[in-house]
Amino acid sequence: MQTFHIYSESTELQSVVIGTSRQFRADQSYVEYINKKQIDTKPPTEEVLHSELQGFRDVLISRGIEVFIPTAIGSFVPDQLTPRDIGFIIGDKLVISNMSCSSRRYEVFGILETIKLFDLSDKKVLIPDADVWIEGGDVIVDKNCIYLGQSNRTNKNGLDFIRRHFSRDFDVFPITVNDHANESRFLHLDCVFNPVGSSHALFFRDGVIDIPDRVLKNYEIIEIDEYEQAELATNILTISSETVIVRKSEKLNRVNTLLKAHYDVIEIDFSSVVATGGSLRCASLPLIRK
Ligand SMILES: NC(=[NH2+])NCCC[C@H](N)C(=O)O
Repeated sequence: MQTFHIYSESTELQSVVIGTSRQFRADQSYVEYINKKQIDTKPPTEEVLHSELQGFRDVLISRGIEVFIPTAIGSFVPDQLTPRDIGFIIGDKLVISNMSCSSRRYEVFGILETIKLFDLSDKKVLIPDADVWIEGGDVIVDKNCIYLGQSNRTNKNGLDFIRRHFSRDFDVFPITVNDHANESRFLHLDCVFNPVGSSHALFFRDGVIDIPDRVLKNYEIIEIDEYEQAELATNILTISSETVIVRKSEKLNRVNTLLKAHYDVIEIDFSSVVATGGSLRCASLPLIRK
């Protein structure tokens, strides 16, 4: 039986859940508008989402990574594209998220069959109390640290929870996401900051209120601008210390070219998923990294 294992954002990815487009907005009456991108953009079709997610899956499989797809739960869950948020692994523990948006609250049912394939003994699954909000997009585990976004989706109780359970093994750093206009423009920490490969991090400085010294010490920063942030430029997926998967888009040419100077960069089409507010990191929930 396999054990969850996540201590890094960049060591070799071995097992991952990715999003599914099945039943995407199948019943309009359940659609909830929960982020700015989604409000401003015409919703993509299930077909084009499916083809992008297939492309993502094919790349992962071609690299020898085990890929799980959530089961479609029912039309009352309108969007299962971004499993990153519904739970997350720290060390050998799975934390099941309390989702702040009601339309996402039952999304985790789609991965229960996958979870049951793993060793859950000795309290490896943590279920926070109802007033504890943490979504996986706000959780970054890397280089003995946990960076925890404080956002509309992850609250102070979430920070206390992470400190209580994990500060013995990790240094925990809160990073406040700058949502001054309260318009859910920067949904999660990973929409403004994300480590890339072994030694860099993509970072939109105006997206946070404060930045821990440890971030500046641990990473060579690649700054991104407001326009690139809106294209979710930070939201890439590192699959090994040398290899990253990014979105192919003219709008991201500058960033992708910078990344190519340091890493093996795999570019895939993902613009439709981005139109719903998430990109490659959001669309993936790593279960095991070497
Ligand atoms: N980790 C992330 N940044 N996730 C993005 C989630 C997008 C999703 N549609 C939502 O608004 O909840």
